[in-house]
Amino acid sequence: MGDHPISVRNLNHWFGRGEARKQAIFDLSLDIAPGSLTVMVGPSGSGKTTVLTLMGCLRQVEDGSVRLLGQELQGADEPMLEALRRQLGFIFQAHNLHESLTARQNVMMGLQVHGRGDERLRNEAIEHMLELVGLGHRLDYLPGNLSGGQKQRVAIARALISGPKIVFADEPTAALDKDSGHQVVAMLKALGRERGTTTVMVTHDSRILDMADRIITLEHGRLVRDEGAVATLTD
Ligand SMILES: Nc1ncnc2c1ncn2[C@@H]1O[C@H](COP(=O)(O)OP(=O)(O)OP(=O)(O)O)[C@@H](O)[C@H]1O
Repeated sequence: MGDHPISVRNLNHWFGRGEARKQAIFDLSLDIAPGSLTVMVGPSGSGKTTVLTLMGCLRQVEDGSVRLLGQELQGADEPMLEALRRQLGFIFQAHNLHESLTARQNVMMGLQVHGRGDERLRNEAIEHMLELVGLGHRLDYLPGNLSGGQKQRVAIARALISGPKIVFADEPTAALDKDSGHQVVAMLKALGRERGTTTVMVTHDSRILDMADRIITLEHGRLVRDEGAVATLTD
């Protein structure tokens, strides 16, 4: 059971100081199976984004344990967190594409951050990734000439181009219609299966739940439901 890409134990998190200090996450423990698509749901303010950012090294783990790819995040120093972040992909609701760069160039940004590879291989990899997300015919389009679903698929290609072991997605389908939302999640799932990537996704979008391997429900910072978990907690 030691090979879970994400293992959380007794995680607590607070925001604010003094009088304003408020607990947002209460004693959360869970293991995420490799290659799975886990969806986190729950009312607004229930702590979904907080958990995602804690697991994704975007927020400091202060109390409890988060082991990500075998590394403990609590007490980890910045170089260690940075090395871990390089193995992760992030997809957010606002796709954050550069409007002045083409689809191809935007995906390249996902590689340049990690600064690897020779140029020809890099271009081939980018084209292949854009083909995989169904945009092989839009390589040189600017975001302004792409639909919402197509832009989000460019963002997915950018998040996946570096071959991340884990993808964290926060409301990736919020701006999309039902079909595009379905397509985007199906694509994430298929790519996960193809590459063994583990995906954790926060969503309000009930239309995509049927594609999840596991659905975790948070309420008031607590895990209240866990459907489809394949692994049981150890220790
Ligand atoms: N930076 C912050 N400073 C203070 N409180 C925060 C901060 N971020 C989140 N919170 C609080 O923590 C709790 C959980 O917020 P979080 O954003 O994780 O919920 P969520 O389930 O993702 O909500 P939503 O679905 O609306 O995005 C809320 O009470 C929120 O007000």
